Amino acid sequence: MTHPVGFPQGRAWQDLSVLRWMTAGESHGPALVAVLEGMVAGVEVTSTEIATQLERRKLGFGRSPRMNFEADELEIIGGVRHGRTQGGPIAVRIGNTEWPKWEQVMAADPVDEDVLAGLARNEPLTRPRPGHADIAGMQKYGFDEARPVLERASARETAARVAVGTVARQFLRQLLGVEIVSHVVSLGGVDATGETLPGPDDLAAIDENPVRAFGDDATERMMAEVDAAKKDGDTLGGVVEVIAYNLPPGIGSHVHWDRKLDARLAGALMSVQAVKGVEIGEGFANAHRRGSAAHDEIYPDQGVNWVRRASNRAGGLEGGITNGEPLIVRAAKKPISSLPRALATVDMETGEPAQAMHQRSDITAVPRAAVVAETMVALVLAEAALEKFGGDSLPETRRNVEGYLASLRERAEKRQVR
Ligand SMILES: Cc1cc2nc3c(=O)[nH]c(=O)nc-3n(C[C@H](O)[C@H](O)[C@H](O)COP(=O)(O)O)c2cc1C
Ligand SMILES: C=C(O[C@@H]1CC(C(=O)O)=C[C@@H](OP(=O)(O)O)[C@H]1O)C(=O)O
Repeated sequence: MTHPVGFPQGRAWQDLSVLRWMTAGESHGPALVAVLEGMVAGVEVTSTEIATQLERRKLGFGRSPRMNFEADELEIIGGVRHGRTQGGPIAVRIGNTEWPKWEQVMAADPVDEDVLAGLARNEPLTRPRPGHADIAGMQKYGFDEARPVLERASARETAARVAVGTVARQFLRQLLGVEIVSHVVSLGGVDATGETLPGPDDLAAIDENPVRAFGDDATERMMAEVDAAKKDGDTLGGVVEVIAYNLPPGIGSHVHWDRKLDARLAGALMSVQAVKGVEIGEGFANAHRRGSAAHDEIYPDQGVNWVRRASNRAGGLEGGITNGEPLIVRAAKKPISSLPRALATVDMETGEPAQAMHQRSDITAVPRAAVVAETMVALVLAEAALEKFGGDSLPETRRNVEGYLASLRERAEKRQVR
């Protein structure tokens, strides 16, 4: 469709982006790819850092057997030279070491029975799993089986997100000293008991904890729950929390719905496979409280913001803008929908009642999803920081940050003199 010149076309959310990113690739395909466009020049990032984050994404008790034998073969194919971003699109490829085993399956025509007869793993996938994208995708795209749907719906895709998210993370760290931490706060109905918020120095210990919980109190019980679910042929969901430290006040905006940082974080976290709820700060608990017990009272202080809070129930966001407190967001992940003890479904080939397909799956992917959630927070914050501070190179963006922080200081000092 053509429009006359100057025709006011609708602006999609992405049209506002100063930072754009996309992924492509299938779960059992040869590779995933991702492109990150709009990142400033001069951010230090190495393939070792990206590989480290990719390894973290595989952590956690209850993970799929696939995590043990499949390796992510990382290759940076554009945008980074001598360990620094160049200002151009950053492209990564994550090769799948299992590809040779899947090549025939992925190439086979699912309606060619002669071909299928020779392929152990490739009976047509016509028994959709309740909770996965299978049936909705088959209906929407006109497929007779779920293979093309599950290949793209699969959270294998999050490896590509984590790769480009590492660049966003490095940018935030090098620009503002931002550190992003995550932990599992609930798994299979077992809640973590710790009252203290984990800090950046706790991340290594969290990664070493089998379920990525902070503090050990609930770890054993969470693991026991995973074992019990495994024994029962069942799966588990849970809640993860992401905390971003050292954000200055003023990132995001109150002025329009698609500039609000809380809305953007919620959308980004919701895009993670199987995430069905997002909470900013104490969002749900606050709904049950009186205002006097829900908000964070403000006191004078000497810090960057010249104010401090007695509490952080808002999770560091007011009016869709960072307020200088740590940013705290939670994501609720439903249990894995590929159950060994398969649920009732309909065989889409015969129309008869059937049991949903199952070959293998994670029992729970909550610890892994926490690392993906960190990534989504990093990408959203990197974009919002770039919107606020602008610039084409890290030194230029840094100067803009310094100018802004100096203006905050000056305004506060004037008030003190008055
Ligand atoms: C890290 C991670 C691992 C996952 N592993 C599995 C899995 O092994 N089996 C499965 O059925 N779903 C798994 N999922 C969830 C599905 O990808 C997801 O439920 C599906 O794509 C449908 O999307 P929806 O749940 O967002 O509606 C995983 C999700 C994440 C974030
Ligand atoms: C491969 C990954 O996650 C996969 C995500 C996934 C799904 O349905 O989302 C299903 C499983 O794959 P498969 O069906 O081949 O056993 C997970 O292992 C990964 O995270 O790297």
